[in-house]
Amino acid sequence: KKQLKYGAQYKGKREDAAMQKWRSNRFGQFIHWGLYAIPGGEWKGKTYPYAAEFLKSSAHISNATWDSLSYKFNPVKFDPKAWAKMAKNMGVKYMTITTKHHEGFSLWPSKYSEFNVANTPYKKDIIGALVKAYNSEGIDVNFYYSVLDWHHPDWRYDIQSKEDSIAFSRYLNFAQNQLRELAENYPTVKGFWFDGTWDKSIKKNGWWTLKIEKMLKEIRPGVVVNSRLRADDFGSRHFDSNGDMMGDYESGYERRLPSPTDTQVIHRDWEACMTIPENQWGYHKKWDISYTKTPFELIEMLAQTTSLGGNFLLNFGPQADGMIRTEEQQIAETIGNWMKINHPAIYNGGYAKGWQRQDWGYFTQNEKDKKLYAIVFNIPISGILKIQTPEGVSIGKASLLENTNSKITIKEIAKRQINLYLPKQSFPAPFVIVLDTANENKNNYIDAKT
Ligand SMILES: COc1ccc([C@@H]2N[C@@H](C)[C@@H](O)[C@H]2O)cc1
Repeated sequence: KKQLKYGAQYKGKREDAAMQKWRSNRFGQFIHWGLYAIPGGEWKGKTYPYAAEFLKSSAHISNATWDSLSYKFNPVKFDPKAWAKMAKNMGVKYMTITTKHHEGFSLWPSKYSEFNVANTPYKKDIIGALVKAYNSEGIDVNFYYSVLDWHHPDWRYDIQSKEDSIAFSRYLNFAQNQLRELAENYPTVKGFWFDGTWDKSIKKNGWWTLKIEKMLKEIRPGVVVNSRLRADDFGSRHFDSNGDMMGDYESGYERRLPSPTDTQVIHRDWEACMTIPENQWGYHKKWDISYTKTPFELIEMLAQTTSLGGNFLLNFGPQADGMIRTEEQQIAETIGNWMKINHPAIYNGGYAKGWQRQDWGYFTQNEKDKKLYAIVFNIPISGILKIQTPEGVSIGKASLLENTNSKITIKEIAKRQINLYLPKQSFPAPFVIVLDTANENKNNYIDAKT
């Protein structure tokens, strides 16, 4: 074990109320909005297939040219209440908004940089409007903040000279000031989601990442900080040089999930963030420039994440005019219709210890109602769902969540082996079975002697 000054500050999961709320939320909306929504992946008549929020680099656009987009930023159709309503209907319990992405443009009237929304034709405080609208829908708001900043003259990718270290310490102070400003000016903020912390300059300044975590938690007790902010004394990120996770939850699952049987993730809090297109976080004019995930695929990711005790953060990339594109609206509505019926399997849901993952779907254990839920995506040809029960536990009753007086026949076929016989009906969408478990007292099976 190395002696670390800037490593993990505690071990195990936070169990305070703020973290329990963060964990119970389970389903969140990511929003990537910035100047990049204006060109939307196209530049001088050419379409770039890469992530739209990276257009500046993929099209080799100069800072001066890119920054002048701020004079065109005027989302006249922006209606934060409509966004919040859509999010509420989709069933998210939290939202994470890009306050500043790699381009360095701040969506709030920051005192520390002119490059912000106040100096655009739009003028108004977008962050403030979104916090107000989402909070009034009962949705928690977290702030995404990119430490990497293409605009700021003092940003450095590495520290290779005295000049670099002098400039970069100015940059770190700038970023600290902006983060303090965000934590102080928006007191209901529930979390900070850091990105852009993979470069050597940050790895060589792990001390700053701990200082930021401590500052935010001092200003906003309970605030939740992702592991991606943190680098330790030796530049180890997310997990310190002793293998202990830094920050409050692991945020390395980006556009990927742990395998359904990768149960080591259950020992810590974690969140997966996901795009609907293959790799667009910001708005791209061509929706189908890549594969776009169907609602059922996204619902299955939400179920899989919940079954492994993680949060699922689904991304939306609003248009430059402030509208959410219709493809995203439709997906939000379909997911919302599913959540209206099946949310008990998700909210307060988590890993169902001892319940073997089956290929027909996922188990989640609701820590509030203590019920066990089976979320079914693949119905076997037999119509029989096989279940392996934990030692000493049996299933008393099973019914469809959407129709609790639909009895599902249960048969114990061997030691800890249960068959669930699905009702003869069509299942046009993924569905949930509520399982009432009971302690098994009898044991009428013998193990073979071999
Ligand atoms: C391949 O390198 C990157 C770097 C940054 C990202 C950013 N992280 C996501 C959460 C988005 O903000 C994306 O722009 C993605 C890929």
